Amino acid sequence: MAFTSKLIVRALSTSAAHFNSIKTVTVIGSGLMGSGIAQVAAASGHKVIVVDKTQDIINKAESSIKKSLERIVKKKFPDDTKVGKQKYLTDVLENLSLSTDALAAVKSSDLVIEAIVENLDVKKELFSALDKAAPEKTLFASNTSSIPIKEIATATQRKDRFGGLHFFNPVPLMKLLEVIRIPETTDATYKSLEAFGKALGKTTVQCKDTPGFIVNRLLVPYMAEAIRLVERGDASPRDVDTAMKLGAGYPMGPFELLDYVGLDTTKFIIDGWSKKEPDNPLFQPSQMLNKLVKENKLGMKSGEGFYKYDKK
Ligand SMILES: C[C@H](O)CC(=O)SCCNC(=O)CCNC(=O)[C@H](O)C(C)(C)COP(=O)(O)OP(=O)(O)OC[C@H]1O[C@@H](n2cnc3c(N)ncnc32)[C@H](O)[C@@H]1OP(=O)(O)O
Ligand SMILES: NC(=O)c1ccc[n+]([C@@H]2O[C@H](COP(=O)([O-])OP(=O)(O)OC[C@H]3O[C@@H](n4cnc5c(N)ncnc54)[C@H](O)[C@@H]3O)[C@@H](O)[C@H]2O)c1
Repeated sequence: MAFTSKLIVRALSTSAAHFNSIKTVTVIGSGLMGSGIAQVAAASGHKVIVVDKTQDIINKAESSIKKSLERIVKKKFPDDTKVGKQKYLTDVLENLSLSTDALAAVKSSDLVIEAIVENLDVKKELFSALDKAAPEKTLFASNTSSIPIKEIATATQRKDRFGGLHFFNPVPLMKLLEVIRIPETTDATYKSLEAFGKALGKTTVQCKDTPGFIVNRLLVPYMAEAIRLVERGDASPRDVDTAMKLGAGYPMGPFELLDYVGLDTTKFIIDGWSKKEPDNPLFQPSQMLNKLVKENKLGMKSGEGFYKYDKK
């Protein structure tokens, strides 16, 4: 009897210790979000592999991570000599490696975070392959903005080790992380994902697997309503932005934010929701948004959206 309970206690504490010790992370997708997530995970001492489809894309991600780190060291070491800054940069970059081979990258990972295109079929195809390649212990998380986590998790045999980690753009600066659980997510998995978020320096909030979680459920209809206001000819994007910044104290106006988030990502979100709830007035597709995306005007990342940007 005593022997059995000792075994149980040992098993429980081993699993708790395991679930609280994420040290190696694979981030799949190295765009706006993936590169930011990889950066903050590496900066907080995790060994990170960031994966994308081609070497070219990965190289661009590396250079955007370096640029972001340069901005951070300026603030972190305002009076420091070059030595302190250099050490910080070297330490973070030593924790980061780049790959185009997702299946190899997940082999030694405690946690896989997916940050690829906002498309259910593409995400499921990826997770199905990763599920076969990753060790049993590996936790999976999606950074999806709008797709139900439970639908993505059906591609795997590890729903108990699956959750949502929804970061915000720009990841190095935004302090929030939404941690999402599905009914199958175990407490140990949830706690581990939450502990990982805190280790990254984020404030975590918990939300059920509902459309848009907390922030996007409020933010996306607000941005869509701003587009409708301009579509009706009631005001220009510039004036709406000025109004919301100076009249409501938002750091960016809705059109600046749309361009910052990416118009393709916003369109994927609205389309997905309007397909599920076609009668919901908050989720109506927008002609203006669809036209811009069709013209490949995706916002800051493509050089033009509602506004034009210098391509550096
Ligand atoms: C849709 C998705 O699912 C969910 C989402 O992500 S929704 C989007 C959520 N994000 C937002 O709402 C962002 C709203 N905007 C903001 O909070 C602010 O405009 C901002 C933090 C992005 C930028 O701040 P702002 O003061 O406007 O501009 P800026 O002067 O360029 O930057 C402030 C500082 O941050 C630094 N910074 C900006 N972006 C950075 C980055 N990516 N990496 C590192 N540092 C950065 C700048 O260097 C600057 O540093 P300094 O104070 O030493 O000069
Ligand atoms: N943009 C935002 O503000 C924001 C905020 C929070 C969450 N998200 C979510 O994060 C995810 C990524 O968004 P993003 O803005 O970083 O998009 P992005 O277009 O900037 O980057 C996506 C990256 O994924 C890569 N990719 C696509 N399919 C892949 C695959 N099968 N394997 C490996 N790489 C692949 C692409 O090459 C691209 O580099 C989406 O689910 C989005 O909804 C976006």
